[in-house]
Amino acid sequence: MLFDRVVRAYGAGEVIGPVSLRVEAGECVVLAGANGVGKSTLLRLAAGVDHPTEGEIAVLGEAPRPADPEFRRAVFALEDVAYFPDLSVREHLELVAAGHGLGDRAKERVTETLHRCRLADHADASPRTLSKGQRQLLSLAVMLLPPWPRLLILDEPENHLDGAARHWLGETLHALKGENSAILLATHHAEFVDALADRVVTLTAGQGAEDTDDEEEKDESAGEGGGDEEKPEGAP
Ligand SMILES: Nc1ncnc2c1ncn2[C@@H]1O[C@H](COP(=O)(O)OP(=O)(O)OP(=O)(O)O)[C@@H](O)[C@H]1O
Repeated sequence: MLFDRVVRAYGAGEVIGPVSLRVEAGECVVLAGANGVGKSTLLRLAAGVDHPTEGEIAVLGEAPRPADPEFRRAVFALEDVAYFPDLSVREHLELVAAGHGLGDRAKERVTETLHRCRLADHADASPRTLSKGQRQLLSLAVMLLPPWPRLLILDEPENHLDGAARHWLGETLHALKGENSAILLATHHAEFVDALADRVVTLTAGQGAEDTDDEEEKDESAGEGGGDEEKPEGAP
């Protein structure tokens, strides 16, 4: 995944960027910075649900295509699940699994995912009756349904999770990285940064950020940086 001098401007002169960064297969890049600096905005741009004012974004070699089922199978963007009042937790996941084309394997995959996400005891409940943490686990469960998410776009996935669930999530993301998934992550959870980040791109209000590609340096600064980046081979 590649951001090339991406800018998102809102009315009244509010500008996020320019930001250049890349995330290759098997890498985790963390977006850091104060509240309101633009992390969620950049993640929405990566997912293709918002569009840059300037610059280019390539995900799996092309501009993000959130309406394309193949793109959605390969790119998981964490968002709240839209709840249908008459469907259970299990049925919601079965619907997503069907959408991913899992066919006959959907039921088995959902059962396995419910166990992995600690939701097995709530499989027949309505999502509306879940706690905030359990609802966050349901949103995260969607990430584990496709056989191989090649890119994960995660905005504060630790929200509402207790210590045990955060630990599970950290291990799960580590395992996905090990399977060559790329991760673009905004988090305020220092343990995730320590355990997962290959690089940290820190955004600063009124300045851009450049991912300087120094793999040993976790805390990369904003607003400075070298020249243009080359498109890496095999980058999601
Ligand atoms: N649709 C929009 N219209 C106008 N301004 C917006 C819009 N979306 C975001 N912004 C503004 O862009 C800025 C960046 O917001 P964003 O949510 O990306 O920050 P963030 O770094 O994710 O913050 P936090 O850490 O609090 O989640 C904010 O000032 C916000 O008000």
